[in-house]
Amino acid sequence: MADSAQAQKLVYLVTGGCGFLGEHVVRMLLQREPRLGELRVFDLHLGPWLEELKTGPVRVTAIQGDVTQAHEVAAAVAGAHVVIHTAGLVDVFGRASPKTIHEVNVQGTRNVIEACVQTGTRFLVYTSSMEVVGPNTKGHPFYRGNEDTPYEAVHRHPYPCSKALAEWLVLEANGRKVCGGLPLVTCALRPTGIYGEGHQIMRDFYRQGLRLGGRLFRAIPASVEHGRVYVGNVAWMHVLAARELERRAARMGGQVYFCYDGSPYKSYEDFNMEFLGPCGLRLVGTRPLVPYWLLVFLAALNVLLQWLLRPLLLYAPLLNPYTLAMANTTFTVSTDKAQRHFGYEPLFSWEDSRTRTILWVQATGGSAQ
Ligand SMILES: NC(=O)C1=CN([C@@H]2O[C@H](COP(=O)(O)OP(=O)(O)OC[C@H]3O[C@@H](n4cnc5c(N)ncnc54)[C@H](O)[C@@H]3O)[C@@H](O)[C@H]2O)C=CC1
Ligand SMILES: C[C@H](CCCC(C)(C)O)[C@H]1CC[C@H]2[C@@H]3[C@H](O)CC4=CC(=O)CC[C@]4(C)[C@H]3CC[C@]12C
Repeated sequence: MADSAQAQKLVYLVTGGCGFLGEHVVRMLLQREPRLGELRVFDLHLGPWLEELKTGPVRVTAIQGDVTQAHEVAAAVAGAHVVIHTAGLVDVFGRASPKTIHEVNVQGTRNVIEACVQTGTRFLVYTSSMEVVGPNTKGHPFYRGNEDTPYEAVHRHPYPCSKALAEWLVLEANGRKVCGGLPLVTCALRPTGIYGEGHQIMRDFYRQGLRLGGRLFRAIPASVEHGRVYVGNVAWMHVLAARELERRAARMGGQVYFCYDGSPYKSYEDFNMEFLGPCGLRLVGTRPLVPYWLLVFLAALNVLLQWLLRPLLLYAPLLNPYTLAMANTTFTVSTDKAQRHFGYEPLFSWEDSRTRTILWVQATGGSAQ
């Protein structure tokens, strides 16, 4: 990526490129990265939609692979200029074991870093998560915080623990000499709860509402605020960060950035109703309909049931002590660090993000897609 090569075409690798966020990153790169020459999409499960991308002007290479397998990662990374590492096991419901979460999120990230070092790839953008900060186990609110806001980040759950460790590995790797002697430049992006086209949990809530006769029942006080971010803007921030990492290496290298946009701060349930309301659902109750102690009891009961039923079936409901604590703790971000460091501005307004999400819920919410 030297000056002389203004017109040089670049090879990008997106790990987890067939996931919810990954697909948006892949499509965004194809639309908005003029220097893209080849796009490698690496995922455990390749999506059939990749086929339609192969007919365009950019070479799209689909690679079925596992980030926990170092040799598969090294083969995919070899010759890439930039890696966007979004692959991860997102599980806060107890579907996967803590060991598997650690292997994918931590060892997988270690493999990506080592592959960059071995093969001479210099630019790495990592999809971290707000969860590396909080909410913490004590339920302390994080109110309009930024990357420098002091907060007691204490985790016990395997998912945030794994994301925090992986993020640390990525940031620590900044400056390491890669094959050829030049330094690796890394940064980590921390999305808050992502929403938009492809968001499975949103669809689950929609289907649950349909089953309940068009109603959802408020469980969390409206005063508990969450900061959410539209998937298109998260993808755009990845593309921009990847593009600017070389030019602004001294500023961006080793840095973390929250992913933010103009989405309003609301409770998790009220925010979902921004989309589910126009799709015909109603949130019943201005206050939680069940007392908090009962939710705590049900969450604990779900843990017990999950454990008892494990030999027979996978019981992994949305409600458990961790998700309850998440939903019930204010976590909002207010920052302009990405704007200052690499000129990020959201690509999609709140109105656009909302409309796109509503159209998606309407189109696919009731179907098996
Ligand atoms: N969904 C959210 O609200 C947030 C997600 N994130 C992070 O964003 C990233 C993407 O998350 P989502 O798109 O929501 O999840 P997702 O589950 O839709 O996508 C993850 C992708 O990684 C792939 N993957 C999983 N294990 C793999 C392995 N061993 N080898 C290769 N590929 C593997 C999956 O097949 C999937 O396509 C993750 O790193 C997650 O931690 C961060 C903040 C919020
Ligand atoms: C599923 C939770 C809401 C259920 C509430 C109940 C049980 C009362 O109906 C979700 C509340 C907050 C969500 C998490 C949050 O948005 C941050 C996240 C960041 C990530 O990196 C991954 C996803 C998630 C953990 C997200 C998961 C669902 C919630 C726990």
